[in-house]
Amino acid sequence: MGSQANQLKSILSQFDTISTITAAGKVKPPPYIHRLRLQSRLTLWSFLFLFILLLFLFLSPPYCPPLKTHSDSPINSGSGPTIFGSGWEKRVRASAKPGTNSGFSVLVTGAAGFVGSQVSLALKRRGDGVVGLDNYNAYYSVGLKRARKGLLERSGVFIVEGDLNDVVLLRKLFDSVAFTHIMHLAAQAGVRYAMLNPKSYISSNVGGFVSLLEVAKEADPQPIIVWASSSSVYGLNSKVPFSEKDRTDQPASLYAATKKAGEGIAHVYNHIHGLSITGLRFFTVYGPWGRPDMAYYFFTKDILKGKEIKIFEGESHGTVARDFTYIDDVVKGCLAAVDTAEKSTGSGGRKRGAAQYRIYNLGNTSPVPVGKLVSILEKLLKVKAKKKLLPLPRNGDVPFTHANISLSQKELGYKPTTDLETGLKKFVKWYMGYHGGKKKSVAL
Ligand SMILES: O=C(O)[C@H]1O[C@H](OP(=O)(O)OP(=O)(O)OC[C@H]2O[C@@H](n3ccc(=O)[nH]c3=O)[C@H](O)[C@@H]2O)[C@H](O)[C@@H](O)[C@@H]1O
Repeated sequence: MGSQANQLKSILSQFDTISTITAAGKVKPPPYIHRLRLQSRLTLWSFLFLFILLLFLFLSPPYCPPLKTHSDSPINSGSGPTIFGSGWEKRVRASAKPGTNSGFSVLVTGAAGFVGSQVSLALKRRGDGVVGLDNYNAYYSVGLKRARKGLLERSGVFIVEGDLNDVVLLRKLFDSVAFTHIMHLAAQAGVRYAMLNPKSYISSNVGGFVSLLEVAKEADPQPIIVWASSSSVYGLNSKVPFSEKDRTDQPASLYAATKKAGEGIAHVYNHIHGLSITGLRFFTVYGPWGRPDMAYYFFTKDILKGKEIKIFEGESHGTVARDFTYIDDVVKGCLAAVDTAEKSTGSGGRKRGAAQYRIYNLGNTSPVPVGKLVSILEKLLKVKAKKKLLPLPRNGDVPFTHANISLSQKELGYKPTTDLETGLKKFVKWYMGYHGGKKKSVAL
């Protein structure tokens, strides 16, 4: 046994001088063999851990962001889905309740926007029930949008804070109220901004519109839809004044293209699902509570500040003109569209007969050059503007707009009554009150 142990010892010593043989003849591996074993065990466990981790990653469902919370009351249970509390539903129902027996229940999208807020107030004033929807995006001053919200709330109109693309919220609204109409005025507006943020136009004006129509088509009863298209759909059309029958296949901006797409989408939902749809092509709407991204508004701000303003010119110093339309005239046109619309014919997504599909121009029929707009502002503000004339940039602007309103006059009884000077006077008065005129710093 002893000689065997000695033999083994001498064999092993050829390989590893550190190996030891115990007295009992057992080979005791060197310390580095322990380390090797430990390392291989660790590697094995690491592989196993990595494998389990990868398996978990592959098998777990894709990340879904938590449903948005709808402030203004639904109860949010933390990061999970929104729970619409009974308080929220009560507010929605109370706001939607018409004040008169013959009143409608109207969902106004973009209710904290310029046209949306004024249409909501007008509907409420005459006895319709109104629920607003707005996402308060930061395209322009959220403070102004909140101020408009304040106006609406004081008149008893509740604005739900949420996005058009939030289908859960839209369905919940229709589960809570049998809206007779949707006045769809939410949109990504502005012609020139489309150069900076093209996707926002697709998301609001195409995606958001489709979300709304999807929910509307399923509703029972289906609501009547009245929505804001735009004079910009006439694009590079050179035949004036622009008539609803004129070509609209040459948009000059992505904004115009999304509004034109909206008209096509509206036609599809009318044709397949029986939704009654009226599109209104607004022509450069202006007035009190207006949009700070529009020229008349920021010209006023800049003239008061003594800042230079840029006035665009057409080819060979030609004038650039707009058929500026006063807000109250447009509001009357919107209400007339609501009142003359026929009911939708479908239910539960199924069409039961041909439904009404209409498009109208809501313009002023008297285009005014931008230079003239500036001179009216100079007169009203009693300040000389620092003007810089520039060629019309290639950023989506068209050289002129001019509405033919014979169709809206005939079928809606639409008749604009406010000329640009009268309208701007009202705007400037409001502006001075809201922004504090020259004395306070102008915060937009
Ligand atoms: O009617 C419409 O469909 C469109 O009217 C406006 O678009 P726009 O007419 O371009 O209104 P502004 O941005 O206020 O521009 C008015 C005029 O001032 C001109 N302008 C604008 C900015 C500027 O710095 N200088 C200047 O001369 C424009 O070229 C345009 O002729 C709205 O912004 C759009 O959302 C709306 O859909």
